[in-house]
Amino acid sequence: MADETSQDRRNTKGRQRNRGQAGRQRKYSAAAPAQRKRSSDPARLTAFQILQAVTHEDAYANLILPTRIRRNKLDRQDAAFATELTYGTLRSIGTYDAILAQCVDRPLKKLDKPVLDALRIGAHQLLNMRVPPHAALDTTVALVRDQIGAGPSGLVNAVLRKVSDRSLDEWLDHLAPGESDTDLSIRYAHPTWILRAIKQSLATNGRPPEDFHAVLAANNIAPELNLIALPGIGDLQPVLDYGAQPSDLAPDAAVFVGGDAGRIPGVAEGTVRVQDIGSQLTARALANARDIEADESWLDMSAGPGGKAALLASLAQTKGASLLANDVSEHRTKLVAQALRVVDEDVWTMSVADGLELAKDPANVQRFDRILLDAPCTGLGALRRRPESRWRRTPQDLATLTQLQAQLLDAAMTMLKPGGLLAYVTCSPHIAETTLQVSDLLKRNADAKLLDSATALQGAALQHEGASALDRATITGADTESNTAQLWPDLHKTDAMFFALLTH
Ligand SMILES: C[S@@+](CC[C@H](N)C(=O)[O-])C[C@H]1O[C@@H](n2cnc3c(N)ncnc32)[C@H](O)[C@@H]1O
Repeated sequence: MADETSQDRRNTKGRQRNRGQAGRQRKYSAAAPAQRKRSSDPARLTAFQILQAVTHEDAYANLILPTRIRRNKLDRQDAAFATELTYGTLRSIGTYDAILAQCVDRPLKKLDKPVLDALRIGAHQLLNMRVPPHAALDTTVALVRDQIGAGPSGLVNAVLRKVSDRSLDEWLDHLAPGESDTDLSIRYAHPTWILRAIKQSLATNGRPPEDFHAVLAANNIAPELNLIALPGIGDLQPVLDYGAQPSDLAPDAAVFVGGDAGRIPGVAEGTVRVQDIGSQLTARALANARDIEADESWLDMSAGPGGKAALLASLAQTKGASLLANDVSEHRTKLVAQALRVVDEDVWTMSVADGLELAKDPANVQRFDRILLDAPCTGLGALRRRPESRWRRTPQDLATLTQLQAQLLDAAMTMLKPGGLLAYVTCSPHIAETTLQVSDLLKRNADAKLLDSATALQGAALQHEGASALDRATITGADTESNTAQLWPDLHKTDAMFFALLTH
C-alpha cells in the first residue's frame, strides 16, 4: 500500500517534486481490463464512497470518513491510505478535472458522476501518491467494474493511461505554465474567486506578493492534529507521553502527526480537545487581554460546536467568571453542551437563540464583560481541514454572511458593558469578513474602539523569558492602521484566523 502523502513530496513552492518517471516506460498490467480483478479493495472503496457522498449528497468528508472507515473495517494502514486518497482527491478536484478534460473525448459533465469520481481517485493515485501506475490503473478499473459495472471500465482504463503519460509537474507546466489567476487556480486547485480573495487579503495585510504561492500551497497541506489540555482540567503530559510534541506557540497545547485522535489520552473524556492552535490563541487572547475580575460575565455568542467555549469556560472556571454559550442552532448547542461537560456546571449556561434576538432582550443590554463573536463565515481560513469546502462555497455565501456578520457585531456591541471586551473572530482571511467588518463597525458606531489586537494575541501565546513565542512581525495587520491580527497557515501552521479586540 502506498503511504507517502502528497505533501511529503512538494517543494517549497508547494509544487510536487518530479516523480522521476517522465519519459520512462511505465509498467501496466498485460491483462485487458475485462480480465483483471473485479473486486474493490476496501481503502479505495471507502474513498470512492466518501467522494460520492461529498460530491453528490453535500456530505462533509471529515464527518463521514471516520464512520465509514469503521464500517468498512479498515486497518490502520488502509485507514491512512483511504484518508489521504479521499482528502487529497477532494482538495485537488479542480486540478484533476483540468487534466482529465484533456484526456476524455467529451465534456466531463457528460460523464456519469460515479465514473468521474473514479477517474479523480485514479488521477490522485497516479499523480500525487506513490502508487505504481499499474496498481493505480488496475485497482481503479476493478473499483469501476465492482461498483459501477463493466461498461465504463474500458473508458476509465484508457483515460487513466493518458493521465499517466505525464507527471503532475509536466501536466501543470503544460496546462498552467503562467502566473495568471486561471493558471494558478489550476496549479493550486483553488477556485478563482477564492484565489483573488487571498491575493487581496495578502495585499491589504501588507504581505509581499511573492508569498501568494506559499499561502496557496499551505492550503493544500493536510494539517497536523492540534490538541489542547483544557486549563485546570486536562493533563498534557499523557498526551506528550503518547507521542505528541509540545506546541511551540500555545500553552497547554500539543501537535500530533498521524494516528487516531480518539485514542489520545483525555480526548475521549473531553479534557483534551482537538482544536486548531490559531483558534486556541483567539479564545485565550480574549480571556488574557486583561486581568479577570471575579464574577465577570462572559458570552460566546455563536458557540457551536463549542471548541472555543470549552476553552473559555475552563479559563472562566479558574478565575470565578461565568460563561453563557449561545448558538442559533439547537443541534450545535447540543455539541456545545457535550464540549462543556468537563467544566463545573455552575460556570456555564447555554441558550439557543439568534444572536440578533438575544441583543433585543433588555436584560442582555450592556450585560457582558467579555464577548466572543466567532462569527459564521466562509471558512476560507480552514481550507486545509475541510477539503471540499473550497468547491462548495460561493461568492453568494459571502454576501449573505458579511451582512449577518455586521448585524451580529452591532448586536454584540449592544450587549457589551461599557469598557468591556469584544473579540471579533473569523476563520477567514477575506477582507470583507475581517478588516472591512471592523472598519465599517468603527464608522457606524462612534463609541466603538479598536484595541491593540496583535498585543492581545501575542499575550495569549507561550511566553519565554517575558517574550511571546508569537513573533509580532508575522502577525499581519499588527502595527498598521487597522491594528487587527491575522494568522496564516504558511507562517503559523494554524488556520488563517482573524482576531480583532474591541471595546466601547
Ligand atoms: C464559526 S462557528 C463557531 C465556532 C465555535 N466558536 C467553536 O470554536 O467551536 C459559527 C457559529 O455561528 C452560529 N450562528 C450562525 N448564525 C447565528 C446567529 N444569527 N446567532 C447566533 N449564532 C449563529 C452557527 O450555528 C455556528 O455554530
